[in-house]
Amino acid sequence: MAFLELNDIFKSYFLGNNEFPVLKGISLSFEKGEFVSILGESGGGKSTLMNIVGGLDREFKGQVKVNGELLDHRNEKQLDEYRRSTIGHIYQSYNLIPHLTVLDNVLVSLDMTTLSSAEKKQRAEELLTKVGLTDQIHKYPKHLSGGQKQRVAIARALASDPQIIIADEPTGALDSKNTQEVLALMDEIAKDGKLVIAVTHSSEVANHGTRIVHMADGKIDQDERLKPAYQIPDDPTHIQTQKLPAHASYEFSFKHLMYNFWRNSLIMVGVAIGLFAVMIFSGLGNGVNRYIQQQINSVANPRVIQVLKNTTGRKMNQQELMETFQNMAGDPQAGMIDEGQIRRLDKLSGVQKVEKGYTLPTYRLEVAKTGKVQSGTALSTWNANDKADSIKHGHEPRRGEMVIGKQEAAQMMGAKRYRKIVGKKLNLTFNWINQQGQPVAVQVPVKVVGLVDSATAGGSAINYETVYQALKDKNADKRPNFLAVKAASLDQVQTVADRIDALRSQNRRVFGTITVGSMLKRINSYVKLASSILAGVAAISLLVSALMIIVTMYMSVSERTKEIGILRALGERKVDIRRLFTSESILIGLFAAVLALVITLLATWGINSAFYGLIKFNIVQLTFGNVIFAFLAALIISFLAALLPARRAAKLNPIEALAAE
Ligand SMILES: Nc1ncnc2c1ncn2[C@@H]1O[C@H](COP(=O)(O)OP(=O)(O)OP(=O)(O)O)[C@@H](O)[C@H]1O
Repeated sequence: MAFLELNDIFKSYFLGNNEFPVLKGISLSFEKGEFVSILGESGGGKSTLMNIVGGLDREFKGQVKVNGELLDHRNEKQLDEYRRSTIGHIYQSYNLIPHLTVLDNVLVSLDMTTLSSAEKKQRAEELLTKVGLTDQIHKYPKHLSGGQKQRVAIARALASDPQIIIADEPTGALDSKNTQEVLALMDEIAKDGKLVIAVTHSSEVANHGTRIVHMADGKIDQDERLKPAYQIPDDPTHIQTQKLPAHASYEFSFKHLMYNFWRNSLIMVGVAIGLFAVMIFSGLGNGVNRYIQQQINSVANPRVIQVLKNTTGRKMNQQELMETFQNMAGDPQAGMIDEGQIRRLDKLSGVQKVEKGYTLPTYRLEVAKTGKVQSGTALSTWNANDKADSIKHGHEPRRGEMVIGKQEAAQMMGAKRYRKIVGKKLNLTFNWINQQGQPVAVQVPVKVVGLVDSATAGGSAINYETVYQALKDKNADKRPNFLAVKAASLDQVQTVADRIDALRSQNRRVFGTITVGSMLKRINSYVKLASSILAGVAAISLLVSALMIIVTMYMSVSERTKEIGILRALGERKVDIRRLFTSESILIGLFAAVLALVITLLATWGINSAFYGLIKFNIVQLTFGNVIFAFLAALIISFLAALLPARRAAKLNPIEALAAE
């Protein structure tokens, strides 16, 4: 039984429906220790036959047997494993992988063995020493001479210790000195007990071997033995091969990424800009939300619910309730709240305290002595909803006192002298109604005891008892027109507000409520909308990044077609090739995300420091969730973008890929 047997091999190429027979019944057997040269006219089918022997061609008729076992050429997995463990290739044009060093070129083949990484490195170095390249192992192929390149290729072909070495015109591109050296190496391979099959036109190569097979017209017309096959050594140690582990693909991709660093870094910057936009907009959205929350909480107490009379009897939203204030000017009575209803409200569970208040729909303030007059709308009495710390200069208004909003003060005193209003006496005038429903004008002298500096509210407020006393003196209607209800705890605010909203009298709702929470919710929904629009813009730039990756990967597949062929010939599976491209793309995505994070952190720092002086708040607030989201988006986008190009790479026919220029 011969080591390698070819039985009745027929092979035709088809162009349309036209059949071009190339191999017309080839039967040959080979033994280990032979150095066989295949000769024949150009176009005679030598390379075609070698592709069949090398496990690259699956479309032929006939049998290939190795060690007596039939090779199932329909079975892709078996062929992958056969190329990995049994075949080593040496090509006329060397076919080294340009972005790998000499050492790494040899290690590519060793990656598919079960050796430990130290053993792999040791074996690669030994082989490179054997072919005389000890000093060149860290060079890239482009820095080597033709003869040196071919010696690297020989070391690579031998790396996984295959039993058959196929050499297609191995000395075709070499001068006579290098030819001699390569032939000597091939001789040694055969002496080591391997089967060496060399396709050649050179009689120098042919005469060097142990046997010459001549092909003509798709058949063997001569089979001449020059000398007996070399003796097989007694201790044929054999290296175990295995599928390429995933981490080897990642390392390989990383090396390619680094080799093309500048080109790849441009893509990374492109993707990073998209991711940066996503992160910074999310951070800005968070910051603006929290800033508004902080601003509102600094002037209003979140535990207090503002209660107004429900003038419609049906459920009213916040907007409608606010409008009732404006209507009060025309009809002050409509908003007044009866004592009986206040008692009902007081008894509700979760209500800690009910405070009565007045809001004066329209009013006039006259600065005593100067006679300067200022009109305004909706001046409320100081209540539990107001926070003492919103008063910047002064204190809460007690009997006969009021505090003034900064803007209002500026209108009365001038922009520069607004602080001077503190301590001034003012005359407050407003219209109310008496017990009979007749209009009465009410006048109250008040002293300004503080300034309210607030970005969100007008801020002016007057002491409750002062208004109450003035109404009493005028025999006016003393019913309050709003209530400040304090909930027992922050958690209960919304439930209590709902209970107040639900109170009915003759099947009509009695009250309407305004809570800071619901105000915040409304503002936040606007902020969310704005940040969603910005995030949408960012998403478009991510889409552009994805397209960039797709285009680059497709270009990369075209550029690396030959490399794909080389890797397939070495025994890599389709899935390994696919992983090569997806992992490179994922690495690009990952690096882009890291770069984007760095830019975002710098920008966050820059923006926050620039605005802190102005608003005393970090307006960009990046969360861990935002960062995780950006990283996941980067990984998913880069993976998806690589899928199609990677699929195309994996589907390439290895023979055609090897023939690519
Ligand atoms: N993929 C293909 N499709 C169609 N015809 C092909 C294909 N590959 C090879 N052929 C044809 O098959 C014949 C044999 O080609 P092959 O490359 O095996 O010859 P060869 O003996 O190795 O030639 P050379 O010595 O010039 O390298 C040639 O006529 C070639 O044109």
